[in-house]
Amino acid sequence: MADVVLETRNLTMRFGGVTAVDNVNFKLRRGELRCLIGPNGAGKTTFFRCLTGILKPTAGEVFIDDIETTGWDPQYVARMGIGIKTQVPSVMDGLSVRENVWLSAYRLSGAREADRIAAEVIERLGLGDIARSTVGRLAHGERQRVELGIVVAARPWLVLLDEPAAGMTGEEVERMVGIIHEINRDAALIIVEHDMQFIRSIAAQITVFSQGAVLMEDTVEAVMSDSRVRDVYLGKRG
Ligand SMILES: Nc1ncnc2c1ncn2[C@@H]1O[C@H](COP(=O)(O)OP(=O)(O)OP(=O)(O)O)[C@@H](O)[C@H]1O
Repeated sequence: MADVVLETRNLTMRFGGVTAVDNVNFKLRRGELRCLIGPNGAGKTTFFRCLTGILKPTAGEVFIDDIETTGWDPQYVARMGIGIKTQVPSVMDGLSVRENVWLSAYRLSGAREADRIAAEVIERLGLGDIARSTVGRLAHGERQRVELGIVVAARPWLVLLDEPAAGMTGEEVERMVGIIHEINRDAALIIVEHDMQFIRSIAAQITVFSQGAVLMEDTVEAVMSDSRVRDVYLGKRG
């Protein structure tokens, strides 16, 4: 596998007169954990959607593991071994937590392996207490954890998450941080996130978006103390 596992070259996405993503050159290395942050409308979700194939970029290219995937449908991107969690729930509410995780493992690995993988994922992600619960009856934070269980059960080497901590309580966010680090043992991650408590706790490398472009890339400490970043969040730019 290549050292750079995901790259964009001059990636651009326009909606009519709005340039949501503006000529972005981005690289993610093997095993990396990267958060994408930026104020509302900075282009994070549009960028994420171009990576996953949900949107076809207006210009530029996406490479995953050195293969050009620009414009591929999301199911073909996923089949490269990429776990994708969007803001749209993908859980089946009428099934139990275990059944949801099992089905994800089954699709890729077959029935015999699915039992073992589901048990392992439930253990790793701390879902044991709720394994038999019907997903539709769970609290929001628990459902988010189940969504990650579904992603992990497909054994991805690269995971793309759009706002995994959205709407969570402080305790749920802390739990999610542990899960992210657990996933990062086997996979590189890109996480679009707003929650600063979550971002600080993860202590990942950060890419800051502003007006569709990359404003800076650095550690969480450097980003949080940078005056340009403070300015875009306070609306002086971006
Ligand atoms: N489908 C669309 N059609 C038209 N304009 C869009 C569409 N999606 C996004 N935009 C515009 O593109 C720009 C970037 O939006 P985007 O949602 O990517 O930003 P964001 O950084 O993810 O913001 P937020 O943090 O609020 O989710 C905004 O001006 C937005 O209005």
